[in-house]
Amino acid sequence: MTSIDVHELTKDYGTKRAVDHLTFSVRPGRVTGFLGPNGAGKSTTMRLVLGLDRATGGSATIGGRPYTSLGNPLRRVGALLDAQAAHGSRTARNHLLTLAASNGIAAGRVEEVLVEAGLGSVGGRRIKTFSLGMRQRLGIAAALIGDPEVVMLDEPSNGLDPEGIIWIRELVRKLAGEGRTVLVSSHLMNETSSFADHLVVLGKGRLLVDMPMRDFLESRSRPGVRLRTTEPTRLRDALLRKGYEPAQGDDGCWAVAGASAEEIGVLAAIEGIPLLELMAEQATLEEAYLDLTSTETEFAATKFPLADQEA
Ligand SMILES: Nc1ncnc2c1ncn2[C@@H]1O[C@H](COP(=O)(O)OP(=O)(O)OP(=O)(O)O)[C@@H](O)[C@H]1O
Repeated sequence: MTSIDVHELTKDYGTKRAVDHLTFSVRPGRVTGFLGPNGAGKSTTMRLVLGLDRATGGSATIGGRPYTSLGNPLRRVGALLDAQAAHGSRTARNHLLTLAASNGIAAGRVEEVLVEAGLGSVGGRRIKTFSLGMRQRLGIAAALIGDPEVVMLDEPSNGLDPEGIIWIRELVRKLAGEGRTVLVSSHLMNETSSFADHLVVLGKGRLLVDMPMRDFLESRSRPGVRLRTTEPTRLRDALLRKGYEPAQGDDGCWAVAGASAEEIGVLAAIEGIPLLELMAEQATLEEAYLDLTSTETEFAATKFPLADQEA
């Protein structure tokens, strides 16, 4: 199957280095989430992979070959980069028919992808009448028209309603399940954690993370558990005797830092204390990501001093 391979990829815009000696691979059969703060270089990397921009150094290949040397590229690689790019005075159907005709794709495929993208009933409407979310769906239909092995989507959830966001999640999971190579950039952490198996994270053009999602979350989580019990006083005393420092939250749950669920479960059983809930704490993708990128953000809001501190 087909991988995307980026090797020592570098791109300068004048004196600005947008992508800096980047090396990673996107493998088939899984969804790779592509994350990074604004300006980190995600879109530039995708453009370089698609041959839309010339690299200053290094290489980007698809199945071992540069995109520009692929025959029938739309049948190999489907990409959504800028959903606004479609011509507004065309109908959605005509837009897709033109793409199909110029890439040797059967016209019948147009209706299939219109339906798959949820645009079956609006194929005859002009694109300029489409909402942002409908344009996103059309961009995704265009990406899928050639039934490609490799799918690259830049911020596909942009402008989509909750139903559309669920659709994207199920779509990218399905594409990966079929063995395709799927790279999806997003700023929505909950979203990314719901569909990505693997993460590539950039900061200021450099590679920060290239690892399975689960490993990334574990590497950024501090061990601890949350629990509820019918006998908080007895459990608290038992935990204090073992050297833990349980803390009660507003919701009636107790947090025990530094403990595993196994340790606390066994301790409660030995003491004969009923547990109503026991959960290992794990960082969310958002927490883990913000922790990682706190020093890698080019554009962050500065905190203004409070009025009384200024005086
Ligand atoms: N055509 C261009 N000319 C000059 N600078 C550019 C150009 N395209 C991108 N850049 C710069 O390169 C850097 C990387 O931009 P890029 O759009 O790839 O980041 P990104 O990670 O996709 O950001 P975002 O999440 O905001 O979309 C930024 O500093 C950007 O200003």
